[in-house]
Amino acid sequence: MWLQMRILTNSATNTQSIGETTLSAHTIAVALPVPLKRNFHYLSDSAVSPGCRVRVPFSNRELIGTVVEDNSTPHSGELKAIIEIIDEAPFANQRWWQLINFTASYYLAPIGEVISSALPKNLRDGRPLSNYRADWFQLTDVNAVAKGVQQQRCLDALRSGPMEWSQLREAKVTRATLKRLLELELVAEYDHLGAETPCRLTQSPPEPNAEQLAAITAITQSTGFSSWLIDGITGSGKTEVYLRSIEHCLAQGQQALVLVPEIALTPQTLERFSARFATRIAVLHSGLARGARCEDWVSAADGLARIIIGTRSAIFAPIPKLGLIVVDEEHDLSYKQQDGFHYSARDLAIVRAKHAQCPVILGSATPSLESLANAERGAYQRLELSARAGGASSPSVELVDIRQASRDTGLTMAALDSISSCLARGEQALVFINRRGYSPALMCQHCGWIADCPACTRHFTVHQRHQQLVCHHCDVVEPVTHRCPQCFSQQLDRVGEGTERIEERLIQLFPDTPTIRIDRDTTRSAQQLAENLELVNNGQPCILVGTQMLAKGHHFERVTLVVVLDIDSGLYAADFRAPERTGQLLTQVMGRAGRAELAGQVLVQTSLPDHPLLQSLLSQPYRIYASMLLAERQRFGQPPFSAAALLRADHPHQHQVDQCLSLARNFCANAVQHGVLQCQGPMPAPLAMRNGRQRGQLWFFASHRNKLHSAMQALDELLTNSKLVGGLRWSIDIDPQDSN
Ligand SMILES: Nc1ncnc2c1ncn2[C@@H]1O[C@H](COP(=O)(O)OP(=O)(O)OP(=O)(O)O)[C@@H](O)[C@H]1O
Ligand SMILES: [Zn+2]
Repeated sequence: MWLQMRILTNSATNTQSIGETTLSAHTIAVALPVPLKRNFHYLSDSAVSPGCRVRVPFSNRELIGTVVEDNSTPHSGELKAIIEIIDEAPFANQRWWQLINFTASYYLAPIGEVISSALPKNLRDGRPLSNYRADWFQLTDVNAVAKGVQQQRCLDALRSGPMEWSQLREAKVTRATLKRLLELELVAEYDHLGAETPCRLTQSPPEPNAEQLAAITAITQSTGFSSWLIDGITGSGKTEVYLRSIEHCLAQGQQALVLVPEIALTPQTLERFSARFATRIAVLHSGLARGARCEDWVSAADGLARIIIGTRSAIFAPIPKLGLIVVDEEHDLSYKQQDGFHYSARDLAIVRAKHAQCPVILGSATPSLESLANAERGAYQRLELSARAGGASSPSVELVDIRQASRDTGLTMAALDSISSCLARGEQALVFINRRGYSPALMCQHCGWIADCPACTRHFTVHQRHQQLVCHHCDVVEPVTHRCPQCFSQQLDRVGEGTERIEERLIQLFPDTPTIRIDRDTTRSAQQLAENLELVNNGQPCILVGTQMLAKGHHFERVTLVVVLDIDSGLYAADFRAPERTGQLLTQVMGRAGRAELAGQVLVQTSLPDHPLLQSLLSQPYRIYASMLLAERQRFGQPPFSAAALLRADHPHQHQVDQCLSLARNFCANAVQHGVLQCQGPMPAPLAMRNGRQRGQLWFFASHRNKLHSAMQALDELLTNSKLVGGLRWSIDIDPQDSN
């Protein structure tokens, strides 16, 4: 049988494209970005190295895939020919494949999807890597003399070594001059791949204190794989330890990967790193323009970028000369991917370092219980930084009982007085409230009706500026109603406070001082965030209002007062991880106060001043608080003292969800009976309905990770092959971090 195939005009391979002919000698296995856990087979005229992208026909469209194997045994049936080979050579090495394969198998994900999340959009779309490689130039003859000042300027610039076009432009060379010199053959293109990018120190670093020095020495003297947990209080100078370790890594001619939890932290990190090192630094996160992100990704893959700073998905960047991985704020939830396949970039950092036989540093002032347990059992080596660096002292902390205090828009008089005096001293204050929007509910004074999202089991949040009711769970937006739909009263109250309302009130109370709000609504663009941070960093008195975005890693020298408005919800939460999260958040936000010479003060407003968790958190270092939580987890056999997985399912109808979860539960019944697995559920998710879909879940625990993993693999296969009702979505989350 002959298949009708597209005739190609610009195929790099000259594929004859006539279906399953015997002319094509190679059967290649290709990973495609589809949710199927298998490879797809195609024919190719010429050999294609594994690791090259190809364009292939797939049902009635074209997809970009990555070759996994050449001359593999065909799957079954008749094979179609590939359309185009995109890469001449693989874009990544064997170790990268090791990481991708590990990820796919550990997180039960299709390999094509893992590769997809590793590639930036334009490369996923099949654009050639060469589009994102800069042109480099060099002298053909070091003694060459040119005509005219312009040409001479170019030759002089190149005397120190090959340069990229952008560097030449900075040296005031024009395109026309360069073109002329290329014609004269005084300058030639330079093949920069495989060449060393120079790297030099541009700043004399501060003298490390004794603890920093001990950490730096331990890390830089280690050989091969080693994993380090830097448990250093806020402001203790963890970054200095990273910088010195990176310096050592660069001196060996290697590349360093630095993960940060939030896009918002990349500018600060980039600034500190580029102040220290004159070398090529790649930045990888989703807030960048597509082209720029590809350029940086390719420069990492080519080994040219010596430092790679990025958020979660940067863990998948090809880095051929990887010599060090740093995971800053390792406890942060954002390292765990919540949609698609649920990988943890922090955990993969350990795996990747093992493959690369290099050190990995996890750093935090509030390490996760997982990492603390790993340090305790000797899997990680713990390094402690117990004092603030550079002479700063820890802030004083005071609880303000809101049950007895009168409040103005959620702010007690004690808080307002402290803000006034802070500003009067010419310093900056930070007000933390982990809730964006104006108020978390719109309620009728008469009948008690509350505006709820029609698609979720949650209240709408009022956003005053845009006069909108917004659901923070499904992003449904409705205009603010002015009349109760139940009793027609026009007396609707905005109940409670969010960042927008606090901002509004602070502007009224302190009209002469800028109030800067930092939350997801005010920082949609990186530009806007940068401008806001710039305002803070110029040191003028100001009030910062923000969510947890502000609590993470920022170093604001002139913030001396931190006011915490709503920590209580975290103390009430039922999730077994809530005490850990609350402790981390509070410790981190308090840690923004008094980080330089000026002393810091923290006010925590609460209606639960005697709550044992709060008491224990504030009366002793986080480390001791954490060891108390660890003891409790151990007592109940919860992670990290057991391995966990979470099956989630959702569908518009509850009984379909129940059916899927019961199927899973029954499937595991045997393992449960034999004590290999523990099962909890089926139960509704904490957010039981989202976007009109009922959500249920089933928890699995096991004392052995391997046993849990094989059970989940089998379950995954079962569900994949079961004829589940159309529209049912399910996923298995290995090592879940979020119970929602
Ligand atoms: N040895 C040192 N001598 C003087 N100053 C130092 C030293 N080490 C670090 N610093 C300074 O101390 C400040 C705090 O350091 P850094 O931001 O690295 O803290 P951190 O441990 O990362 O804190 P956090 O966990 O709160 O983000 C910075 O301004 C840094 O330049
Ligand atoms: Zn909703």
